[in-house]
Amino acid sequence: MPQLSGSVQTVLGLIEPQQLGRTMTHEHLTMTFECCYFPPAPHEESMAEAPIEMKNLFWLKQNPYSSHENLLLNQEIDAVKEELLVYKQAGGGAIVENTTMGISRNVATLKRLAQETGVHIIAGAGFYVDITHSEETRKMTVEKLSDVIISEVLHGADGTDIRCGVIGEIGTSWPITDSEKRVLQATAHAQAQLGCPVIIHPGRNSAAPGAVVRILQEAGGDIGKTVMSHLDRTILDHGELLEFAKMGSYLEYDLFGTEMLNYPFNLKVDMPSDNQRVKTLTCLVAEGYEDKIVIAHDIHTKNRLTKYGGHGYSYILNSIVPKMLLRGITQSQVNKILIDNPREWLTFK
Ligand SMILES: CCC(=O)NCCS(=O)(=O)O
Repeated sequence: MPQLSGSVQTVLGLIEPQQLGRTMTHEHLTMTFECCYFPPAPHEESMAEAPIEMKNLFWLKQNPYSSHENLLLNQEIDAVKEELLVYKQAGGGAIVENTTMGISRNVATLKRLAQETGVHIIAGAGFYVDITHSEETRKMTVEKLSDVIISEVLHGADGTDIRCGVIGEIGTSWPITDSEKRVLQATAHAQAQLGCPVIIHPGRNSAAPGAVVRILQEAGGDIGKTVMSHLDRTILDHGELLEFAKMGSYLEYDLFGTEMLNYPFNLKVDMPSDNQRVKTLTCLVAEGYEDKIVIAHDIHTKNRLTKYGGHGYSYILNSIVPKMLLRGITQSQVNKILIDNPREWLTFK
């Protein structure tokens, strides 16, 4: 059994926390997203099967989930490898790869990418949202679910000996389903036993993050070692955000690079621009939350890769960091967000 306490667990084994460097806390390098296919508007039906071409890149940016081809990031391993090399060149050190069961996690590919690029990759254990749960998963007790998660951390995932270094992204919908609630309880039990980091994908409702935290808390989870993802599209009201922040989780803005007119999964949401995201970070820093912020791009579709005219994995390092500095976030606060906070979160207790 590896001695996890005080270390970070990557797909290549345990490392010292200070080896991580700048870390994107929420990315995908290989996965499929067919579970969330969203049919195009009737007059654009043909786009669902259209190949990705120069002339439809803007349409894809607006409708990323309405093209079947766009949802197959797992077909782009060579392009992703090239991008990881660029990320390292730009000063990136590590990436948390949050793909969980249900969206084609492939830890063997993650191991190969880590070996070939030198980027530290931390893989995710556990289960994505309810619609991807198998019948077998739905029938599992909390204890059995917890055993599965613990085994992925201690022994390996996807039938390999490659170990996960974080639980999640654990998927939840809104309202949270019974199966998702059991997975959350199992996550908390596993975290209590392992002292490991957890990351949550909340449902698309401003009440969702708080509801998840309450379930984790009641089941013995460590909220101070838990990241709440996708706050960009989930809590848009400043007062509500500050109320949620008091609950003590890490606050993750992980959709940098996603700017769209209509957010198809919740038309009530106006997806913020990157400038608005930076503004929110500035407010959170001013409110004293610089030790709790983490950021990423959450690349999960092909059009986000530079190969397809997207921003790629280095956009935050190359463009968002200068903007943060321009808006008054200091270099030391940037270092907390990109280096210190991910390191604290990822280190096993
Ligand atoms: C698997 C990637 C993922 O879940 N990304 C979040 C997409 S969204 O819920 O913010 O639309």
